Amino acid sequence: MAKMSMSKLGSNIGTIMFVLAILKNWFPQELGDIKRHLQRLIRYLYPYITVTFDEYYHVNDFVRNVAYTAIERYLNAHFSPRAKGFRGGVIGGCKSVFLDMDCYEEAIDEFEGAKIWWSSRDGEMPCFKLTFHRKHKDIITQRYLQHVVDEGRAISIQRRQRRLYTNTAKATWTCIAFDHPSTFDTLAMDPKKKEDILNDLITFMKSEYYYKSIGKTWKRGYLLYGPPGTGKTSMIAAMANFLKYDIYDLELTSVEDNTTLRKLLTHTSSKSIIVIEDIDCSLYLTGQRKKKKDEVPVKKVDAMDKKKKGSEVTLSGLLNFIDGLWSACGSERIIVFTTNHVEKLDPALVRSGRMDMHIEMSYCCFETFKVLAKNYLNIESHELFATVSQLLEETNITPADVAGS
Ligand SMILES: Nc1ncnc2c1ncn2[C@@H]1O[C@H](COP(=O)(O)OP(=O)(O)OP(=O)(O)O)[C@@H](O)[C@H]1O
Repeated sequence: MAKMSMSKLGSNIGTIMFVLAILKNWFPQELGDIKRHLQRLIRYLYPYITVTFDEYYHVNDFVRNVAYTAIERYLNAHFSPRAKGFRGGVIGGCKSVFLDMDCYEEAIDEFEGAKIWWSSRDGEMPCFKLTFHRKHKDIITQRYLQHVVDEGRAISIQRRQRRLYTNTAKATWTCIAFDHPSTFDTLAMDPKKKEDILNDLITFMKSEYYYKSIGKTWKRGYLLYGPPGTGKTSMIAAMANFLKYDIYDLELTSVEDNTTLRKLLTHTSSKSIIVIEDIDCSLYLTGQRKKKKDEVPVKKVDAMDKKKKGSEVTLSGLLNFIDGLWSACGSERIIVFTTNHVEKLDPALVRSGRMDMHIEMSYCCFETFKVLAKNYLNIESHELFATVSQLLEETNITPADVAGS
């Protein structure tokens, strides 16, 4: 009904304008005034408001309007079933294909009892146009638009190609597409432990308000320890895949000093996992934190690196990196340390509050073998698991040994 009355009103206005244009030839002066008054009256009587979202902020601008992208995602998610033309794309290193509506004929949305008309314009300056009755102005401007942008952004995050970053000698990050196949389903470990970790991650993701309310930066630390080949790296990849976060793989031994470390930290994004693997090999382990003046710098332990100048990063610099003032320059971040020798780590580094959850990755047992057998052999025989797990308990076989054989 409203759509019909809108188009009727539009055609009436068109007719009036046409008649006015003809009469203007006969009475140019007088009609000019009448036209102005009429336009004012029409503006006053026209009950609809239109808002336009251009694809780019300005003509010749390369910065895409973030609201435009969010609206595009929102409309696709809600109205694509009725569309006839699609544009295709891939997410996550060619794993899944998505289809976007190619062109929107028109979409009608409803929100808190308000009707909203969406239309789009293609061409040189593509845009989305939104029309609504002026009596719903508050609903639309104060809540609906925010709802559209939030939902659109959430969809963008789901689709985003995630990245794996590493630090360069020039104290910057370089990245490639992150496409590790490990998930919590393929990860072989004690099911109860796995469930605890998953619940912890879910709670973390939902805790923005909690962290704010207690005055803490929204971040969490995990220490993964255990013998080589027990799945520490696989666990990090599974976490990133589950949370849909980027990974910053920090090679601490190539960080020059504390200032560089701080700079690297400020250049990481939110929704990311910062990883320092084999932390015991990166740090010169004192067992105790030294006083500032005789702090021991991080040393490169690799014989090849001995000739080079060692990193000047100190333990205190690393502690500040984790939870000093500068660590508050981002949010929703996870820090993961891995080590094969947990006993060698400085207690200050792994105390709760810094490393909130300590996770032991261990040798194969019945439960881990079950997952590995399913992953690699597609076998689900209980008798076989029982026999093999008995053998496994007498030896120290890692999941990597099983995977490799
Ligand atoms: N718990 C596990 N679940 C599934 N696969 C595993 C597990 N542990 C190891 N693997 C397999 O072994 C390979 C090596 O494991 P991974 O690199 O995750 O171990 P790690 O503990 O990080 O080893 P390191 O301490 O030597 O870095 C993985 O690519 C995977 O195929």
